[in-house]
Amino acid sequence: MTEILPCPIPVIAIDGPSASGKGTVAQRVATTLGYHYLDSGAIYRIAALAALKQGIDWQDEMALAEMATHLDIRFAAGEIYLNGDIITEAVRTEDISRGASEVAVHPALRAALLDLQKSFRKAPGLVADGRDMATVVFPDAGTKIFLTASAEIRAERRYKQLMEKGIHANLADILQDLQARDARDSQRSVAPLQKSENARLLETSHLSIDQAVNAILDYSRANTGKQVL
Ligand SMILES: Nc1ncnc2c1ncn2[C@@H]1O[C@H](COP(=O)(O)OP(=O)(O)O)[C@@H](O)[C@H]1O
Ligand SMILES: Nc1ccn([C@H]2C[C@H](O)[C@@H](COP(=O)(O)OP(=O)(O)O)O2)c(=O)n1
Repeated sequence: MTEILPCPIPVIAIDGPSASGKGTVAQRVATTLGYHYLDSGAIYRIAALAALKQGIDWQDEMALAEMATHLDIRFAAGEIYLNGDIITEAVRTEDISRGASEVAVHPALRAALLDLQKSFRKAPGLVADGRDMATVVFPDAGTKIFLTASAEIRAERRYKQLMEKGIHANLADILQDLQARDARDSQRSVAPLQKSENARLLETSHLSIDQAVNAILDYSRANTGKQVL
């Protein structure tokens, strides 16, 4: 008799470097499809902030991994809560961006955060963005996208984003920080930022947000029901 296996909950995995548009595009794709959304970068940002609050060094791998096993995190109505406090803005500072990238190099911390990330996979589906969504967290995702743009364009996008929020910024500093983070995220030994072999490359330097969203929706529709292993 042929065994009928349950159909896995679909996942659209979107990886890419900083300010490539992952969060913006992933949230729009999720809203269009009525899927859940995982901002995995926020989890590394929360870990960096929680460590700072608890006086744990960003280099102390074992203390970070221990801390991660009892993080009280909640995402609700667009806000992020840590131990009941709203930290949505606090995790977006440049300091915490660097901290997230620094704590993210530690294999024990990454392992401790794995189940939490996987728990976001709920019906009817999930759109997840980060650095290792397609390679490590959801390797069976049916749609895998590697979203990118040139470093100069990404720095300009981040600059505009900060200016819109009324945050003063310097374009040259942003470009430098972004390149340092790209290098650290790509060169670490575990789950480095890299295009999964079977991911679709989407270069957005000359695409609008709508064009990027539509390209992903089209590609995902063409992939429905398939698992890219
Ligand atoms: N294709 C695009 N064209 C122009 N601006 C974009 C595009 N994609 C994203 N943006 C803008 O770039 C900024 C950074 O995007 P964000 O989603 O925060 O990137 P990431 O999550 O990769 O860091 C946002 O202000 C967003 O509106
Ligand atoms: N899946 C992930 C997501 C983020 N990280 C790390 C590496 C990144 O520099 C930081 C912050 O990620 P985040 O996606 O929030 O950063 P950007 O919005 O792209 O600038 O966390 C990771 O190692 N793995």
